[in-house]
Amino acid sequence: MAMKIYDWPTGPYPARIRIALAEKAQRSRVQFVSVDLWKGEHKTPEFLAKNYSGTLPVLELDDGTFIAECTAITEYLDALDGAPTLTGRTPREKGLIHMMSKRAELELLDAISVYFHHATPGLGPDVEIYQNAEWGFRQRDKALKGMHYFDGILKTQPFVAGEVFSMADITVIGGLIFAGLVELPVPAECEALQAWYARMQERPSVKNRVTMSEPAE
Ligand SMILES: N[C@@H](CCC(=O)N[C@@H](CS(=O)(=O)O)C(=O)NCC(=O)O)C(=O)O
Repeated sequence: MAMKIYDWPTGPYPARIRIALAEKAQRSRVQFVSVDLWKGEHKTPEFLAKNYSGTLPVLELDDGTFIAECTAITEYLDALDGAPTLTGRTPREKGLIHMMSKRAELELLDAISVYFHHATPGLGPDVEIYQNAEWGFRQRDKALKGMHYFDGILKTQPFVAGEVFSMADITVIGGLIFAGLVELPVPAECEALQAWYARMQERPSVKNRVTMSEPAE
């Protein structure tokens, strides 16, 4: 039996796992189950029993174990074949990749998510039961600063955590996918970030992330 991924095809956080799965050539090992965020299906008691936090994606293992949180899911998938390629091979690599991925969440992806949920209609009034637009706009400004930070990093190295592609790149990609969805453009002066993102979008794992869960012909 395959593992299950509860997700939403166009979601930015789900994109992180779709990209990781493709990078690890594990697409055939999972069955995708769509959970409709726009209808609040991720907030039903049935789904909350899978993930207390009521967010997507969630990985369900063959033995019924649920793993939520993109970083945790990526670490699990990367370790499955005993040859980690996304989360670091040495203690130093693991530390740097985890730091830069977490920084991408704090300074970019999570900040844009807060802007989406608090300072835009988000998933709609039935799902967004509490909104604080001031906080949302403050997080949008934080995300723009984060874009400049990552632009500076990518002026000095080819990937977010150093010399090779890693989970940290995937997290920044998630942030820029979300930025696109909320029409928050990467500032024109962030040329290194824009050039890196153009390179990332050429990766098949990134290019095919939405269609990878469509039924095979
Ligand atoms: N920290 C979580 C965050 C996941 C998350 O926020 N997922 C979004 C899905 S998407 O916005 O990327 O499509 C969600 O479930 N949002 C629903 C909600 O916040 O109500 C993770 O890393 O997995």
